[in-house]
Amino acid sequence: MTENTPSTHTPEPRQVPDWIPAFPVLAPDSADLPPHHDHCLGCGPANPHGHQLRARRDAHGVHAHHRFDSRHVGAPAIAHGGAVATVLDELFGLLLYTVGEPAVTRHLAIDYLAPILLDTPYTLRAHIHARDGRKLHLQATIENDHAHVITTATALFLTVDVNHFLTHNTPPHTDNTP
Ligand SMILES: CCCCCCCC/C=C\CCCCCCCC(=O)SCCNC(=O)CCNC(=O)[C@H](O)C(C)(C)COP(=O)(O)OP(=O)(O)OC[C@H]1O[C@@H](n2cnc3c(N)ncnc32)[C@H](O)[C@@H]1OP(=O)(O)O
Repeated sequence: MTENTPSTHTPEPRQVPDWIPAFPVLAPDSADLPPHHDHCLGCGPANPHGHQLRARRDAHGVHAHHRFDSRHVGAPAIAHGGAVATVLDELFGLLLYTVGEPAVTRHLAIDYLAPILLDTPYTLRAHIHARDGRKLHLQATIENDHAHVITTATALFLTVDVNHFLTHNTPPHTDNTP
């Protein structure tokens, strides 16, 4: 087949991963929410590079108790802002257990009000501020052990069909011409 011959290869349909249909809407008094899947960067117990975040539902949304460690260092003794963003994104991902539909991050905004120290306990909370069709407007905070809010975050998650996870979507406005 020459470079210009159109490909007639039809890719094998990918199977729906077990972890997608397995997501239930969990009761507010549930124990730790299950990880999205074992290797998830934010919550997977089998990912040695991950944050292994554990969260629970509560009356408002979800909360978690979490410590960053030396793997997440930015400035000495301070958590890297990207690591903090990962954990907040993950907390929002776990908040989806209150929604019952798959959704993904479209927009994430964070105010780092004070440094987050390594090996220090923090409480993270997230809730759904509003829903408008597919748009989930989410809010989160990180508090230190004096109940001072030191990080705030907002996110827009958009609900997606399961096919989102089965196809590699091309961005709608990508122009690859040189
Ligand atoms: C029973 C099930 C229960 C729960 C299930 C849980 C499932 C768990 C899922 C996953 C677990 C994995 C672990 C989670 C980890 C944490 C989450 C992540 O890190 S996710 C990865 C990072 N995110 C991406 O990779 C997305 C990449 N982006 C996309 O694929 C697309 O952009 C997508 C699908 C998000 C949206 O594309 P479009 O084409 O469908 O949507 P358009 O038309 O562009 O926008 C829809 C509406 O939103 C508005 N919109 C878009 N951006 C906006 C913005 N910044 N502000 C306000 N509105 C905005 C638009 O104006 C439009 O509004 P109008 O419908 O016209 O009213």
